[in-house]
Amino acid sequence: MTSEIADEDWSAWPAPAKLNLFLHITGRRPDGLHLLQTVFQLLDWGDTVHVRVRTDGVIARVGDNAGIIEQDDLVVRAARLLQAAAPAGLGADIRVDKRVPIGGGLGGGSSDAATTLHALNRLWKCGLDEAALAALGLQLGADVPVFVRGHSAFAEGVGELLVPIELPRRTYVIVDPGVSIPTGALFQAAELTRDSAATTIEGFISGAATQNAFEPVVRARYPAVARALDWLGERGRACLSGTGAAVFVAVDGDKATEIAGRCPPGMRAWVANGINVSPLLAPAGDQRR
Ligand SMILES: C[C@](O)(CO)[C@H](O)COP(=O)(O)OP(=O)(O)OC[C@H]1O[C@@H](n2ccc(N)nc2=O)[C@H](O)[C@@H]1O
Ligand SMILES: Nc1ncnc2c1ncn2[C@@H]1O[C@H](COP(=O)(O)OP(=O)(O)OP(=O)(O)O)[C@@H](O)[C@H]1O
Repeated sequence: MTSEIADEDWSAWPAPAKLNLFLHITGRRPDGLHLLQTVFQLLDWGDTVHVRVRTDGVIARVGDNAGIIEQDDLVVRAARLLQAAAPAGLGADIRVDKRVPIGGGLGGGSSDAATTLHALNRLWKCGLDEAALAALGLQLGADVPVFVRGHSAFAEGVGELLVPIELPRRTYVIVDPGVSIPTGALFQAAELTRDSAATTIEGFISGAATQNAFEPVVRARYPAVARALDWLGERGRACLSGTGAAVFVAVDGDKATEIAGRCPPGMRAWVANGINVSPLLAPAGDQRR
């Protein structure tokens, strides 16, 4: 007899990654944060967050998570934030199966945080609605609310003003050039275009908005990303996601695996499908280990 909590006490919750199908910066808020317009495309690929409830009030991460210090881990910070709304004495063990590269512009950490908020809101029976969870998420990062809302979306503000959008089902090849890009430093780049004219959802749908404002900056500063864009650019219209480093291209489904398989040394490639609704929004009880 050991004091281990039984395996079945764990539940597993999906944390999908995202792509930014375009990204314009239209201005800055008085607090320095940038106003942007983007389309978030959720993917059927991402991390998995495993959670089990504790009754001693402790929040602990189990295992390593890609070298991230436990106190800084967005899953731990999300749990601590939500704990104020939980019945006294409840805590959690949290374990992350990390697949999404860190600093990849694919929103991995943000999605882990959103998933933790949803999972513990349910397991702790906090009773917060989606809007309250999204507001908590925004305290953790600009990309968290879209994952809390769980729908591909046209976004404005710092990424928190979201209009759900139905995107055509596409298959993407995503390439990690093997470098990690710090989001904050990229937003500070002097050469960043910060005065793009505002577009609309219709503008995006008609093909008028396709650029990522960070792409020229990242291309010039990170040769590995430039190489990935050039390689993928021979297969279709290659784009940077977020502040990078990951780049992607939409391709015919049957070609995707072959393209990913020919990814140059030093880079990693994945195939993922765009989805409109996050698997996180599956009905209660559908979360499986
Ligand atoms: C580039 C995107 O990934 C697009 O989806 C997001 O805008 C970035 O979102 P994120 O990774 O959640 O970034 P955060 O953790 O919120 O912000 C990191 C840092 O980037 C800068 N930042 C972020 C978002 C924003 N709209 N303006 C900014 O200037 C701030 O210096 C901030 O301290
Ligand atoms: N669970 C987590 N997963 C990934 N990164 C985390 C996590 N917790 C904290 N972080 C920190 O967040 C930063 C980057 O997070 P993330 O990988 O989500 O960024 P990103 O890929 O650039 O995505 P985004 O598009 O949201 O900017 C790193 O500094 C990392 O140490």
